[in-house]
Amino acid sequence: MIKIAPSLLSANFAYLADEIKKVEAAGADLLHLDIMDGHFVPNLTFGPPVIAALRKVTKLPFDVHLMVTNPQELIEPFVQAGADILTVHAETAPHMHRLIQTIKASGVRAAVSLNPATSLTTIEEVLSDLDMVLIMSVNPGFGGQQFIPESINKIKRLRQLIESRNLKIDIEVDGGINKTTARTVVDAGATILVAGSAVYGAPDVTKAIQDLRGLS
Ligand SMILES: O=C(CO)[C@@H](O)[C@H](O)COP(=O)(O)O
Ligand SMILES: [Co+2]
Repeated sequence: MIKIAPSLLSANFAYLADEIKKVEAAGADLLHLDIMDGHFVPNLTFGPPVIAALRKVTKLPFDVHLMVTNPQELIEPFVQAGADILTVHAETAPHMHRLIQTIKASGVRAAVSLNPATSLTTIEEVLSDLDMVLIMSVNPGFGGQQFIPESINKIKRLRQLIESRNLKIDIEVDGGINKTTARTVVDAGATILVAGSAVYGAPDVTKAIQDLRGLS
């Protein structure tokens, strides 16, 4: 079963608690939280105090996507704030093995994300330590961008690599996911779909989530 992770980046920030309850009631599986530092990506969002406050209003697992230059310094604060999955970017992690061990030792699931221009080879040596790989299908920093079609081939190659090693690792895809691109990435091997504008921009959020799952 494909999991859907609405991205709060496309929600109305004046009503965060309501916006989360809306997607929870509509059948979301995870809540995707985009953490941007204005340095690794040219945008700023929210930090651990906001996540800690939101933790109290929902039971949805928190899928925290760290788009920050120094992720190692933020692991503990985000774990304390209530993260369930912590994703760091390969481009920000010269000591990726140590970083993954730090995340897992803190009791949450560990994932690495790859920008569109970053090769799968950057994670080959640590693949068996990961719970999830996040393939960016846009350049990170903003919601509402167009899906980059070359991502499909990357997802296929990652799926083959995972199967060839007999691993159980989720492939999450993030950026430009809508009803149409959802089908192509699922066919390529994705198991978790992040969607911001396709969920929060839809008139009927329940239908939007079902559409992404391929149920309507
Ligand atoms: O990480 C990011 C953007 O950097 C994403 O999670 C976006 O929030 C996805 O938004 P849509 O492309 O689905 O509108
Ligand atoms: Co994201």
